[in-house]
Amino acid sequence: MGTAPARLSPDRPALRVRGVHKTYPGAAAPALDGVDLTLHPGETLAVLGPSGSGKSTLLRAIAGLEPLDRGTVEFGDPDERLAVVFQDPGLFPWLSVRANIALGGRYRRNRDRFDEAHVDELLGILGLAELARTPVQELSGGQAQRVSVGRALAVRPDVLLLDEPFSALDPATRQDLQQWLRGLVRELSLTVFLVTHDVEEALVLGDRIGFFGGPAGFTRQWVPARDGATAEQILAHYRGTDAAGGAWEI
Ligand SMILES: Nc1ncnc2c1ncn2[C@@H]1O[C@H](COP(=O)(O)OP(=O)(O)OP(=O)(O)O)[C@@H](O)[C@H]1O
Repeated sequence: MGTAPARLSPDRPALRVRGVHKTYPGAAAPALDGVDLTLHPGETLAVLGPSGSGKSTLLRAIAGLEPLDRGTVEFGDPDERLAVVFQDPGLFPWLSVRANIALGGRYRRNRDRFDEAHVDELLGILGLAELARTPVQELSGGQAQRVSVGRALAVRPDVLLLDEPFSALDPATRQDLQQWLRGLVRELSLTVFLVTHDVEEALVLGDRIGFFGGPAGFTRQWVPARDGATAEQILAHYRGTDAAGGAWEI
């Protein structure tokens, strides 16, 4: 379909993070202390890990929202576009669904990728066509989060960064949106970095699952399609009872 960018070379990583260090002003210890990561075009990396281990800091570092002390974040293509979705949809309540999605394309450097027909196409993909004129303050949490994803997609991103996008939703809505996102990511060939606290969500969405153990980075990786992975194995890693831990190149 027309919205799929799929412009990234499959031979080059979509994203490469090397030796990233970040200490917040006044903090006694670094939040990130030499983190490495490679993300390939079209894959979804689901990032799990304990609260406070630095997952959101890493996501913001990748998004360019966090100044780094050292290290590099490189993209596979100079034109590569990023879009970010946070837990809070952060919509303009008085604007309609359509206007909120259209904002994503209008006020960025990526005007060249934006057009009105694309917004209409997205409304269809997102299952929001019937709500296009509804002010977003009248939406449910799940509908609002779909609009937030739509606003991100309006810039035709190559890489989508998702920070606990569904954690504020009820379990049934969350499960529906996970399935919906899974289809969407495949349809649009998106490369995805997903931070989540939900092990099932990581298993549903992740081509790879990385466990972010703390400032030094990842301590374990699972590739469910290749090796299989269960919630129990992952929980064992949370509990520190998994023998396979250690510094893990991912
Ligand atoms: N803006 C900030 N200023 C100072 N310290 C911060 C800031 N944001 C995060 N931190 C600290 O950096 C560390 C990593 O936080 P971060 O939010 O990245 O972790 P996280 O793994 O995403 O946590 P959670 O799963 O609870 O969202 C924590 O010790 C946190 O207190």
